[in-house]
Amino acid sequence: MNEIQTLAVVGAGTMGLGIAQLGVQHGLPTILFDLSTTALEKAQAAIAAGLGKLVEKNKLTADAREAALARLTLTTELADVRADCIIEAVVERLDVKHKLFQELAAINQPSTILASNTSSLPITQLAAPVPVPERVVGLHFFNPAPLMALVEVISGVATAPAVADAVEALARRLGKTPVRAADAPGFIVNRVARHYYVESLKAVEENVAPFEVVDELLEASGFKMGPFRLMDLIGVDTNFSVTSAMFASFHQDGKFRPSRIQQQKVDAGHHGRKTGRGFYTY
Ligand SMILES: NC(=O)c1ccc[n+]([C@@H]2O[C@H](COP(=O)([O-])OP(=O)(O)OC[C@H]3O[C@@H](n4cnc5c(N)ncnc54)[C@H](O)[C@@H]3O)[C@@H](O)[C@H]2O)c1
Repeated sequence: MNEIQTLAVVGAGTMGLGIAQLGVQHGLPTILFDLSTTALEKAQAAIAAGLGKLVEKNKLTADAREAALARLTLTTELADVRADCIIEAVVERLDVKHKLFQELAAINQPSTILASNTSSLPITQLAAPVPVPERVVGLHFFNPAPLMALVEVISGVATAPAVADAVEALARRLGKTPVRAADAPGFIVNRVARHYYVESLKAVEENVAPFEVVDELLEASGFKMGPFRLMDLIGVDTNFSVTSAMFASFHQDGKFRPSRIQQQKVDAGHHGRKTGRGFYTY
């Protein structure tokens, strides 16, 4: 399989904008698509600021920043989304991702790789209804994407080995450390880390301690971010969707039961930093 020369990212939210920044920063012409023009405007500003920080830290020249920004194309037209590799970072819903991959398959070459940044949805299920399911693969970045080194590469039952190899090579080109993970619910990191959130929410629900205290104690014990501060960074809605998907995948195993407190935050629109309010106010 040929090296990936062009990239498209679908979904310009928390993760999509960071992945698009990585693409342009590392020399790939990158199309960034979202349904919302507001999301695209915010993403463009965030990418410009992210690259600006690298210039301040002498990790990028001002000219390289300009060249990177020139490689970015923003669009709300799905018909524009054609590339060697398309990474989707839209809401964590199987129906939405299925529809999107089917639409993208219809306007791209059969060789176009369709990669998903899903945190929890099985790649095998995601690929099943997509024409040429061999080209569907998991490529799971961590938040914030420009900074976190790890990327999980997940093959579903249908994924062609050459496709997994190609996205692993892409991850390296983007400066990341790819790790192969089996197609099991939550892959590696989210399966282990889920309890950091679920157990902390349970402690708060049972009045063991207020959420701020849980954060303070876990940060004092060595974690970089307490679970509630981290959920606000991730997106309370996204974190809730991932827990719900894992609860379903593990056949309602109580270990993964979503929390009522978190459900209420989602219902109230308190989705964390991106909406200005989550567990904390920003
Ligand atoms: N937030 C995290 O920390 C994190 C980390 C790793 C992986 N993920 C995964 O990345 C994906 C995106 O999560 P996020 O937190 O960036 O979400 P987000 O809510 O911040 O952004 C999603 C974006 O997708 C857009 N969108 C929704 N449906 C769309 C569609 N059909 N076509 C095009 N755009 C659409 C929305 O307008 C929004 O801008 C999810 O699968 C999530 O599980 C999230």
